[in-house]
Amino acid sequence: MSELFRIPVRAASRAYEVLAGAGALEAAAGEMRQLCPQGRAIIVADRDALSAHRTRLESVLTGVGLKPDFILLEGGEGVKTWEGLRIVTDALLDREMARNEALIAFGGGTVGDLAGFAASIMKRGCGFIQMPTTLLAQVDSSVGGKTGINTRHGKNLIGSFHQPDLVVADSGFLESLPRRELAAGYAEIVKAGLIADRALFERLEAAETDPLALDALVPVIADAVRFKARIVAEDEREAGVRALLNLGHTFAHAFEAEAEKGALIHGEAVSCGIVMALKFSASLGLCGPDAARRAAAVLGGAGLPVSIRELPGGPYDPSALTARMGQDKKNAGSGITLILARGIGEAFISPGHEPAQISAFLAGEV
Ligand SMILES: NC(=O)c1ccc[n+]([C@@H]2O[C@H](COP(=O)([O-])OP(=O)(O)OC[C@H]3O[C@@H](n4cnc5c(N)ncnc54)[C@H](O)[C@@H]3O)[C@@H](O)[C@H]2O)c1
Ligand SMILES: O=C(O)C(=O)C[C@@H](O)[C@H](O)[C@H](O)COP(=O)(O)O
Ligand SMILES: [Zn+2]
Repeated sequence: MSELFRIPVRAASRAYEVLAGAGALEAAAGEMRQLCPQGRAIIVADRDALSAHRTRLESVLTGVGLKPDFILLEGGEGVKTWEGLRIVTDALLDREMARNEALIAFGGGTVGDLAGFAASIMKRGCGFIQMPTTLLAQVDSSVGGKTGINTRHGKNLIGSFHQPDLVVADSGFLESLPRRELAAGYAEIVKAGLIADRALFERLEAAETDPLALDALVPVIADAVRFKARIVAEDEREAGVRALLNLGHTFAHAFEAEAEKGALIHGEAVSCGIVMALKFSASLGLCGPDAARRAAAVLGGAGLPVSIRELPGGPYDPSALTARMGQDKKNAGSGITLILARGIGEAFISPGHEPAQISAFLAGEV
């Protein structure tokens, strides 16, 4: 499969393109040159992703007259910290980076979220190019401009909205990605279908071959990006409909904050969180038990955890999880805001849930 997709993202603050598929890197090189007018490409790079793709990346950049200058980081949640932010911003200031230069993030969602946050505050905002190297980053985190870090209070609680100028989602980067990480990205694709794209979900459900095979994934990546682009164009700063992209995340971020350090990855937390949101919806009579069962079959089919008992990083305590959910950014006024569903492809925003009711529900799941 050698298709290349160009997907426009028309966010209110900035319009840009996502180049997705085979050869996206080569196709984007000319535009990258324009976004880096000083002839250097300052790249915050995930060490593992770079070691797998350095030769090709350097050759394409130097081919258009850009001199690569790498700031190397270990990928993973450990980098999305105040210390990670200090390291990146210091490195940019050491290089006397100018505001008209674009910072390039080469890595997964952790490196992209951190580098994007650094770009948003560097001299009050410099350019930014996302070059996502994980499936999760290609279908979700590189698009839409959410950036940020974690603190001891929880996931993504400090951050900004800062749209990239360009997203280069080359499917060749995924060839070196471990299967566990491919599955994690698949969770965010399934999420898109469950929120409001029933046809996408049913296509995933009907697939008879390995859902994580790269050839089959490329058009699905494009579908997921188009879906997210539509929502971001409608509501860039999450005043309303964008909150739907948080399906499963109120639970997921609580799992991540409570997990044993380094044991749980975001997509796995999202997979289990989605099933929890659908089961909770069913417990309130909003939908039948079938939605959670079907979602669990598709997610579990990709090797993802679909229950708290099988979630890495436990055991999880229902009251501690509920307290974490009380810190969620979607909450306004009293109670906890959840994204619930009336069925497959019918998610909606549901505010004001009693912590005691959520805790009792979780107690039945641990
Ligand atoms: N900003 C958003 O809209 C948004 C959306 C979804 C998720 N996120 C955030 O994204 C993060 C998760 O991102 P992720 O799943 O990409 O994880 P990640 O960045 O931790 O990358 C996963 C692992 O894969 C390695 N890796 C990356 N690319 C590789 C490659 N091509 N080959 C081999 N190894 C490679 C990394 O070193 C890391 O160990 C979470 O922090 C989550 O909160 C943000
Ligand atoms: O882009 C969005 O909006 C999302 O909610 C996408 C999520 O998959 C992603 O994990 C995001 O970082 C969560 O946002 P947050 O605002 O809950 O931190
Ligand atoms: Zn997510």
